Amino acid sequence: MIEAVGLTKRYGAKTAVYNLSFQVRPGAVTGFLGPNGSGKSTTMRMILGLDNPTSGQVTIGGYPYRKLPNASRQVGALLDAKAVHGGRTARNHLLSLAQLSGIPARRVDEVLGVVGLQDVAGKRSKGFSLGMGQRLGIAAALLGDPQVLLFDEPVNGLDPEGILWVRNLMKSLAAEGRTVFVSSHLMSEMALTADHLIVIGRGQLLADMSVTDFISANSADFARVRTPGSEPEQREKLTTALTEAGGQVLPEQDGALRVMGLPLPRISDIAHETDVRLWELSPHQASLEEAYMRMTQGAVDYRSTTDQRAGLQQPLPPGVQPPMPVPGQGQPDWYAPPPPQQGGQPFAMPGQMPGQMPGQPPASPYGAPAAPAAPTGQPNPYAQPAAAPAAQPAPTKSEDAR
Ligand SMILES: Nc1ncnc2c1ncn2[C@@H]1O[C@H](COP(=O)(O)OP(=O)(O)OP(=O)(O)O)[C@@H](O)[C@H]1O
Repeated sequence: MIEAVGLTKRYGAKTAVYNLSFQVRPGAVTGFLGPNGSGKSTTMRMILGLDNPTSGQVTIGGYPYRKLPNASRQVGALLDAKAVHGGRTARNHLLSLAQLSGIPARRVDEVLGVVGLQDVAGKRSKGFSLGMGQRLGIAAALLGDPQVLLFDEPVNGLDPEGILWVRNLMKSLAAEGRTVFVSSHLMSEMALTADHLIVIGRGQLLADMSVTDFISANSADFARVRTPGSEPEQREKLTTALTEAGGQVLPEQDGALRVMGLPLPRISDIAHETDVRLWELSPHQASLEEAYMRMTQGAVDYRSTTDQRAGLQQPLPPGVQPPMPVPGQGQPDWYAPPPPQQGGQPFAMPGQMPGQMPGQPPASPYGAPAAPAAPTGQPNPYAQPAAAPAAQPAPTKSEDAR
């Protein structure tokens, strides 16, 4: 098990990770999510002893990485697939890692087979594609047959077959009882791979829960309702009736209606009472991507100032929320779904708000997570940034600690 307690990392005036506490348990794939620059790689480097926490600690099986007996046989990691001596062949790269860790040479051919690189084992890795490099990095992580595995963006650059292979590999490693901690920006992939999620934003914990709970806690169930396209007055009549009954009705891009706050049988009854024919009445739940976008929208550091679709859209009437993409229909949008109910807490966790640590005040639902109360001796990094001293040089992402 990996356990972080009050983990904080500052680079000069920049706080990359703040007061992070979580556990990554064996027997499950735990996804590690967060927007760009939220502190995922920094956290992973601290887990692997490549960076020292400013305060707090992180342990693997109860030990800080650097104090683990025979660490490379217990923990495997893919942090940066490019951290390879390009002049070496794939086999020699793995052989040198194996020798450093006292791993028998036959294990090298085993892992080359596992990752499907046996046919190019004698080729220099500098000629490898991005996907081949990822596979070589995964082979290195598996070399010591470790119980704890960390993967930073393992499917980066892989083709669909490679992505499927990584998904099945992660699941089978977890099914063997190993601890598998994997970061990714591919939500659809994470939804299929991970059992549990740890979500951070601006270095702070936003969520620590199962994928299923995360989606239901951060998404509003809704119904899609479609009336005959040739009868817009029917659509208007139904919109009015549903709104009067307490529903929230939003137009969808394809002419259907998105109805929140009313159960399907009630919508059907209202349509019947108002004499409106329905061509569609279907239940929907937001995808992991939608749930994630909603949760992290206040914690995104980097966002384009240009809406690529500006000018292509009709301006919406005042007070009307933009329509949501429906899973499987059209391109997903960058914006998050509207709150399920006016004044509601759209992504509230049971008894706790995102970014709200136990005992701390709740965060605004759509703002950045509230800065946590500063513990004694640990100033709140988001309150008043001090004058910036010179930043330390960036540590290279590498597997040197292996
Ligand atoms: N050595 C460093 N010196 C100064 N700032 C750093 C250093 N390493 C990371 N940071 C900053 O810390 C923050 C967290 O970075 P980190 O790479 O951990 O984020 P991330 O979640 O892995 O991002 P991404 O998803 O883009 O890979 C960023 O603002 C980054 O610029």
